[in-house]
Amino acid sequence: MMVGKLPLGEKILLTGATGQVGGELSKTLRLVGDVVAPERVTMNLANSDSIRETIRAIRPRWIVNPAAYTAVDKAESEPQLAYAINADAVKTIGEEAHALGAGVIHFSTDYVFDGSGNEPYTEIDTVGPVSVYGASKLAGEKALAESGAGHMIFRTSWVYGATGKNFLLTILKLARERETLKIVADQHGAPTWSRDLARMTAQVIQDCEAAARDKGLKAVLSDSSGIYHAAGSGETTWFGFAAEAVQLQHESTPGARLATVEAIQTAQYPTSAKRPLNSRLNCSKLMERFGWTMMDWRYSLREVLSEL
Ligand SMILES: NC(=O)C1=CN([C@@H]2O[C@H](COP(=O)(O)OP(=O)(O)OC[C@H]3O[C@@H](n4cnc5c(N)ncnc54)[C@H](OP(=O)(O)O)[C@@H]3O)[C@@H](O)[C@H]2O)C=CC1
Ligand SMILES: Cc1cn([C@H]2C[C@H](O)[C@@H](COP(=O)(O)OP(=O)(O)O[C@H]3O[C@@H](C)C(=O)[C@@H](O)[C@H]3O)O2)c(=O)[nH]c1=O
Repeated sequence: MMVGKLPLGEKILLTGATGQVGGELSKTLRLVGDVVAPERVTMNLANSDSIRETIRAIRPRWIVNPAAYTAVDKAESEPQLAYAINADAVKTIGEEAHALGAGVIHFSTDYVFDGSGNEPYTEIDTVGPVSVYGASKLAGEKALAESGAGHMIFRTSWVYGATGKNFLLTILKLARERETLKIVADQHGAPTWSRDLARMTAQVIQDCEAAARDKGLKAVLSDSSGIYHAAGSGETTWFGFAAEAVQLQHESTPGARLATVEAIQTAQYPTSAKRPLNSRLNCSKLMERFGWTMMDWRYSLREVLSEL
C-alpha cells in the first residue's frame, strides 16, 4: 500500500466529529491533512442550505461523512428525520462534492440487508432493509452513487469503542447493575472497532493521494468508487460478544460482581425495529483493492477493554 498526504493547503471536511467513528477519524485524519470539522450549529445535516454553504466555504478535497441518524428503534417513529440525515444530506454532499471534484468517504451499514442466508454478504448481493434506519442508509448509498461524485462507501457493522454510545459500553454498565443479562444469540455478525475503521479510512485516503500524484485525483476516484464492506474479522452473535466482554471483565477484575449472560432468541427481545439475523459482511474487496484486513473482533475487544 502506498502512502501520500494531501497536497499543501488542501482540506478534509469531516462531519459527525462528536460521534463514535467521527471522534476517532478526527484524530487519525490529522496525520493525513488539514481537517475541518464543523459543529452541528454550522453544518446541520437536516438543513441542505447549511450543508451547501459550509462545503462551498471550505472547498475541501475530501469529505468524510460518518455523521448519521443511528437510533435504530427511534427511526421507526421518526422516518422523516432519519431520511433527511441519512439520505437527503448525503445527496447534497454528493452534489457539492461533484461540483468541486472532491472525493467523498461515506459509511453505511449491514442493516441494508434483510439478513437471510448464512453466508457473509458481498457488495453485489441483493439488499432489502427491514428497518427504517436500514432503508434510509440504503437511500443515502444510492443518492451518493447517483450524485456523480467520486466516492467510497464503507459498509460496516456493530461498531464499538471505548467512547461513544455502543453495545459494549451498554452491556458493561448493565452487567454491573443486574444479576442476569439476556442477549439475543440468533443474530450473527461481527463487531467492528471504531479506531480500526478510522485507521483504514486514513490509509485509503493516503493510498488514493499517492496514486493521484501520477494520475490525478479524478482518475483515482473513478477507479476506486463504489461500495466496500469493512467489518471486524471473525464472527459471533450479540450474545457471543456480550459473553466474551463480561468474561474478560471478570478476568481483569476478579471479585467484581457481574451479571451472568444468558442466550435468548430474537423473539424474546421485542424491539420497534427489526434487525437482520445474518449481518455477516464479506470484506475481501477491501483487501483486494486497498490491502486492508480489518482487525479480528476478539483482538480489538481486548484492546478496547484495556483502555477502559
Ligand atoms: N454505530 C454502529 O454500530 C454502526 C454505524 N454505522 C454507520 O457508521 C457511521 C458512524 O456511526 P457512529 O459514529 O456510531 O454514529 P454516532 O451516533 O456515534 O454519531 C453520529 C454523529 O452524527 C452527528 N449528527 C447526527 N445528526 C446530525 C445533524 N442533523 N447534523 C449534523 N450532525 C449530526 C452526531 O452529532 P451529535 O453528537 O451532535 O448528535 C454525531 O456526531 C454512520 O454512518 C452509521 O450509520 C454502520 C454500522 C454500524
Ligand atoms: C441491550 C440489549 C440488546 N439486545 C439485543 C437487541 C439487538 O437485537 C442487539 C443489538 O442491540 P442494540 O440495539 O444495542 O444495537 P443496534 O442499535 O441494533 O446496533 C446497530 O446500530 C446501527 C447504527 C448499525 O448500523 C448496526 O450495524 C448495529 O450496530 O442486541 C439484547 O438481546 N439484550 C440486551 O440487553
